[in-house]
Amino acid sequence: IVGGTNSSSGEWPWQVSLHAKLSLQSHLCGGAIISDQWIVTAAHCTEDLLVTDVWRVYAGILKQSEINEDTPFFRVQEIIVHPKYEYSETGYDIALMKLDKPMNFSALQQPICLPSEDRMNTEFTNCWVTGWGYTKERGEIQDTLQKVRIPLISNLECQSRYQEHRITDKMMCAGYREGGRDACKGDSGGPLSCEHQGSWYLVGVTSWGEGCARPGQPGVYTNVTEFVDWIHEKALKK
Ligand SMILES: Cc1c(O)cccc1C(=O)Nc1cccc2ccc(C(=N)N)cc12
Repeated sequence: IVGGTNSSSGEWPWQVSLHAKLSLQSHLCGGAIISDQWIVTAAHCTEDLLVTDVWRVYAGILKQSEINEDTPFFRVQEIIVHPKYEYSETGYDIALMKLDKPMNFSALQQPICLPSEDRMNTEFTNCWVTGWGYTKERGEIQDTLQKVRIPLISNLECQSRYQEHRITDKMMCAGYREGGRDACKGDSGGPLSCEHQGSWYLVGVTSWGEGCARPGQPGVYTNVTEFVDWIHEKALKK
């Protein structure tokens, strides 16, 4: 997260840190808890790592330094990548991870609501992006979970900022014209969370952008509203 501030414990209890343990272990991506056994993340986080047993899901943490060999984590039983995903910039950048066992909810770990299909994103005016990602383009993974408030922008404006891309209805954008505040590498897969009438909704999944926090280059997110049916079909109705 570029231009953000430290979160406090329990502020984003649906945020998880996805680690892959190969020879070394490290934070690779964010994710969001949507039920006691399912995480939503970005498809680009899982490519090259579709073998489930390298993944470790850490919930209820604020700092990466809380993680050591004694810190409890969830294993991943199943990864479902959207069948139309090819790469972030062409969309469908969404994946589901099924935990090996249901988690107990607490003040520090609990699900975020999925948006209802009829709500238009433009209604959301209190949206935040969170993650342990880079704070600048040539950055590094942060210790404390960062947060930054970012306004949603119309797909029309977003398309005008990305003339060499096709910004589809299954994507959504958020950013400041002057730049300076944005998601970045390492935040991928994490939530764009919007508060509406006292509840929080998973409106976007951090997907891509040209650099990070550059003027006139907004962040591009998977438009979760367009995938609520798919999520229910694959995860929640079983
Ligand atoms: C290619 C690259 C790096 O190597 C390092 C940092 C950023 C980038 C980059 O261009 N964009 C990105 C690469 C990977 C994930 C990203 C997630 C969000 C954003 C965003 N601006 N909302 C940009 C990303």
